[in-house]
Amino acid sequence: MTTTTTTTTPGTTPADGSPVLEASGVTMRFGGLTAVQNVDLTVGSGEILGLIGPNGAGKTTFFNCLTGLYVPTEGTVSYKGKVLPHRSHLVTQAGIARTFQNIRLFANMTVLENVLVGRHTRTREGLWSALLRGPGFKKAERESEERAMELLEFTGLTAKREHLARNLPYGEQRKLEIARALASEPGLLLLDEPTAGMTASETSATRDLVLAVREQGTAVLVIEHDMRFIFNLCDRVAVLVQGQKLVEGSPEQVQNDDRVVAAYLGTPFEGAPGAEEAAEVQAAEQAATAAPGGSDTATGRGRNDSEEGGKD
Ligand SMILES: Nc1ncnc2c1ncn2[C@@H]1O[C@H](COP(=O)(O)OP(=O)(O)OP(=O)(O)O)[C@@H](O)[C@H]1O
Repeated sequence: MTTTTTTTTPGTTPADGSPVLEASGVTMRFGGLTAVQNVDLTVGSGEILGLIGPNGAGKTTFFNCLTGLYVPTEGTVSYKGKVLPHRSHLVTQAGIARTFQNIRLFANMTVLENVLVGRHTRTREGLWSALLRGPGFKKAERESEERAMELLEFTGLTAKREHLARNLPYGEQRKLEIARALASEPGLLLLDEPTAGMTASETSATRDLVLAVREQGTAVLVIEHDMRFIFNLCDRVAVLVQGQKLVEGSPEQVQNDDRVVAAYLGTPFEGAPGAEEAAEVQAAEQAATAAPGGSDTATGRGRNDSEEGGKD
């Protein structure tokens, strides 16, 4: 593993377990579709929380509500006790950084430049100072570069500092995304599928990197489909199914919960989101089958089939 530790701290939160992020009653509707429904979620300082769920469960939509990309239809999101505005740059400024499901680097900029871009929310120098390149600007520029170099060392990318981002191997591009997110000095890092498409050794290096990020004082909320990665990394895991939080607990509790297994296999279970509607449909189908001339759902034949059969 290439991760090395530095003397500086990305986050400023003491790891005392106090809430860093508090999402309360978050709901997101797109027209008639409720993608996220009444979700409460808390991430404590020093914590790594996993967010899992089948495809289309609402995980990324929920992330977008947390980071100000979407304005939730209902609910609030607070960071360290303050309700966040619905503007992504203000959310970053407040202390939440994220990576995306699809890598979003500046492909034609160098590795170092990409990290420097991530520093802009922490640089106070204004436009005139930058244009005139006054002493304040030069000092800020020097500090930013020092910090960026520390982050490259932290993520094992120092030797690649002058390489163009697009020329990095896939695993290193993912690392660079994390370095860039850390450049804004977040207290909470949101990772959306950080190991998607990675080899086993890249996944293992990512796990070490996330643990090192936590070690340095930044809490982490991570979406991932790789269950082994999630259960080996996280302190707690929350499961979203059809936009609702189904279960939350330790990796052991979640792994042993029959409802989670059923949700992944698509098996309906008592109390599952949508289970009531599914049960109503099933009852109606059974009633129709039992009625004289009713449809035969087992064979997939409906009323029209039997009527046609009657004509023969
Ligand atoms: N901008 C949008 N407009 C309309 N519907 C959307 C929008 N974004 C997401 N959805 C819908 O919301 C639901 C949840 O999608 P979302 O991408 O959040 O799920 P997910 O759990 O992240 O899925 P995956 O694991 O496949 O990435 C899906 O039915 C999706 O089609």
